[in-house]
Amino acid sequence: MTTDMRHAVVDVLKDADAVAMKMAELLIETVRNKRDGKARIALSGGSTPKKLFSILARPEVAQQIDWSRVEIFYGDERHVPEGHEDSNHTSAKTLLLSKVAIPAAQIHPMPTKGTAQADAAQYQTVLEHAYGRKTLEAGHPLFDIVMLGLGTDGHTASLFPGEAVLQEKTAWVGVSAPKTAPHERLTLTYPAIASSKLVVFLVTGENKVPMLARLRQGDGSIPSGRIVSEGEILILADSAAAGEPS
Ligand SMILES: O=C1O[C@H](COP(=O)(O)O)[C@@H](O)[C@H](O)[C@H]1O
Repeated sequence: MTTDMRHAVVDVLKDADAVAMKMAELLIETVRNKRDGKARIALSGGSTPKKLFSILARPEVAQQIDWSRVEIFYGDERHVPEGHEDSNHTSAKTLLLSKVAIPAAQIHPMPTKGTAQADAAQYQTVLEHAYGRKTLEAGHPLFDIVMLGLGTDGHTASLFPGEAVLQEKTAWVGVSAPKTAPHERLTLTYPAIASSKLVVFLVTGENKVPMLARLRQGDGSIPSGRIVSEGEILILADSAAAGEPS
């Protein structure tokens, strides 16, 4: 089974807090139900997941997850040093990962110390090690959950309009250099995202109305509209982004 955006399940919730809470519940359930090995979770970057990170760090929520059974990866990263205000890993670490009992060896930030191309290749090696194979195999998803956001230009992860990485069919990690956003980026590619049990888009705020409408139609002219998963795709949107009354 492969799911494309036209077959995504859409859940419209009251507000951004409700979206973050629902995502927290999904993560709790995923780790709890994971039978073999650790749950491999790819976090999204940007501003939207910050509420989720803060919710997961609350002691009463954090204790519902056995963090020793979680491996954290990233869907994308700004190619900036750790500690930079635009670093996705720094944001996740500050708000969440430094506050929960996850072993450091199970946190896999995208490297940003070499050239972007070399760092992308290095992250592929990290993923191959976690996956235990060098080739993606249907029925054996790389990720339990890939979290994604939605840019106002239709990008997701760092799959930006017009970038060569959109054509990548083999590598799991690529590079983009968007003209419309700061910093070179590392990003999971379409094939890596597709190797997932569940892809979840978190979309909040009324500035996302036009792109969310196109995403829901599976508009292939925007990068996010071309996401597929060998599992399921869920869009968690707030009423503002869905253009509905709250
Ligand atoms: O999937 C993603 O989407 C965002 C858009 O982010 P937001 O700041 O509007 O929440 C993107 O830039 C981010 O890095 C990515 O993981």
